[in-house]
Amino acid sequence: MSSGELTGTISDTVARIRQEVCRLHEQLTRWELVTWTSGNVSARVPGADLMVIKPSGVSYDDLTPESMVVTTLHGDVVDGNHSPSSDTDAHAYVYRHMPQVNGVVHTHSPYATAWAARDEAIPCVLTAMADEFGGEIPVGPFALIGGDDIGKGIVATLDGHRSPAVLMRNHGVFTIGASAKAAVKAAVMCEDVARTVHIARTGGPLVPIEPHHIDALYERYQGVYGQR
Ligand SMILES: O=C(CO)[C@@H](O)[C@H](O)COP(=O)(O)O
Repeated sequence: MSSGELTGTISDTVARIRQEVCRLHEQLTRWELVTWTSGNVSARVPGADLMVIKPSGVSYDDLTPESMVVTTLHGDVVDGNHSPSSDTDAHAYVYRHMPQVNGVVHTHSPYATAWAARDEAIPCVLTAMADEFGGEIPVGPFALIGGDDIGKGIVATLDGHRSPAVLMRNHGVFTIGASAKAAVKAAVMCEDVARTVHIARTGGPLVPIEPHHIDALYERYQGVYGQR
């Protein structure tokens, strides 16, 4: 498939996902998760082996639905006038290997990235962490940018883990979700708990939550909390 060949239902779906992905980038700046152009959101296109991702190195203020890039799940551009994010291969690898994932986010949010720089998982010492992450937020391996290595590290770390966030060592945060919005939420929550746990540790030892309490909190938040 080449640029401009998206037709019919897929074309309408892609137009909707372009808008969604573009708008979700506003949340990265709103919550101060990114500096300059250093983060990205993507979403899987339902019903097709495609994804929509941010263009590389374009200011968040200048992003438009039209500037989003449509690629295959191997990172090949099929629609768009810009080069896709440098993390395209990482996002694509996640979509290929985690069929339940429909959204991926990358940030360099400062407190969470500081934990990644120390190669240190964030321990589960807050009810908000148990709620959203179901335990610690793990660290993934160091990987160079471009190619499949970041994606392999994300999948190897998060597969079978309840956390939708991984701190990629010496790099930053990658989150996954059943939707792109859910992945953005996980990125927001990840930075929030990274900051609080960091501050807590400067005042004294951290107090872990017992595993059975983590389970109870996670089940309540994931199954009961909010509007059903
Ligand atoms: O982590 C990095 C670079 O260190 C990348 O994730 C970029 O900061 C984001 O780049 P684009 O999405 O604009 O290509």
